[in-house]
Amino acid sequence: MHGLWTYMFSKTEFHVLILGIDKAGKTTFLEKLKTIYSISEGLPHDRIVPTVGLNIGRIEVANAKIVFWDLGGQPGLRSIWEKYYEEAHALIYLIDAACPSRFEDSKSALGEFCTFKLTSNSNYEANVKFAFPPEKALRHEDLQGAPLLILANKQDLPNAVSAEELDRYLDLKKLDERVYMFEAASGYDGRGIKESIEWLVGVMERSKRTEALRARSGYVPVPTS
Ligand SMILES: Nc1nc2c(ncn2[C@@H]2O[C@H](COP(=O)(O)OP(=O)(O)OP(=O)(O)O)[C@@H](O)[C@H]2O)c(=O)[nH]1
Ligand SMILES: [Mg+2]
Repeated sequence: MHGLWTYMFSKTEFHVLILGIDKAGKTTFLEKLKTIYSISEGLPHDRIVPTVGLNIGRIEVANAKIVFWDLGGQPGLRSIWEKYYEEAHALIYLIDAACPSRFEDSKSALGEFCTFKLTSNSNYEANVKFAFPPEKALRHEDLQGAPLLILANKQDLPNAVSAEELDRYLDLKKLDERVYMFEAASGYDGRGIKESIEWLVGVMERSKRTEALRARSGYVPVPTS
């Protein structure tokens, strides 16, 4: 009886990794999420500093609890990202849409999702990087099947490019096995955030990766009949 009660009324917990290069706006976005979805206000923009460790944010939406992990995007900190891949149900990748001079860096950091773990031999790693363009790189085993939400962030700035333009630039069309979406957003005025979270919850609930993570954690659904 207790098992049935827990199954019917407990909310599923999802872990969502927020990545992107430094200054993409990840922490500002996380604080805005808190303001929108929880009773406590997130930090104001002027109190947010570059991230060195890990920021955690928790929200509840409909039948889901989401724990967000926001990591630092400075080049020297990106090697930490991989430690969080295995446990993540989905990824949000933020790009500063108003800063085209850093699109290339954003694109290659997205591609590097794959390359860290393939080998510890640096020569071989260089070959692998060459052989796997970013769209293949995202298929790295630790992130297999993880839904990907790419945000064209900072849309409140007049020179920000649209989500469609960013989509064309990154050219991830070949990622047909992975569920992904581009969305225009702003961590300042909050546009695109509700649509993004709604989409994420839907895809995470249906994803095979969620099933696999549940099975690994020993979660056994209680039969209802
Ligand atoms: N106009 C505008 N500025 C933003 C937005 N989001 C963040 N910023 C600004 O961009 C700068 C970087 O924001 P952060 O949230 O610290 O960026 P981050 O991606 O967490 O950076 P790291 O922690 O270094 O990886 C700050 O000056 C923010 O105020 C946004 O949506 N619009
Ligand atoms: Mg940060």
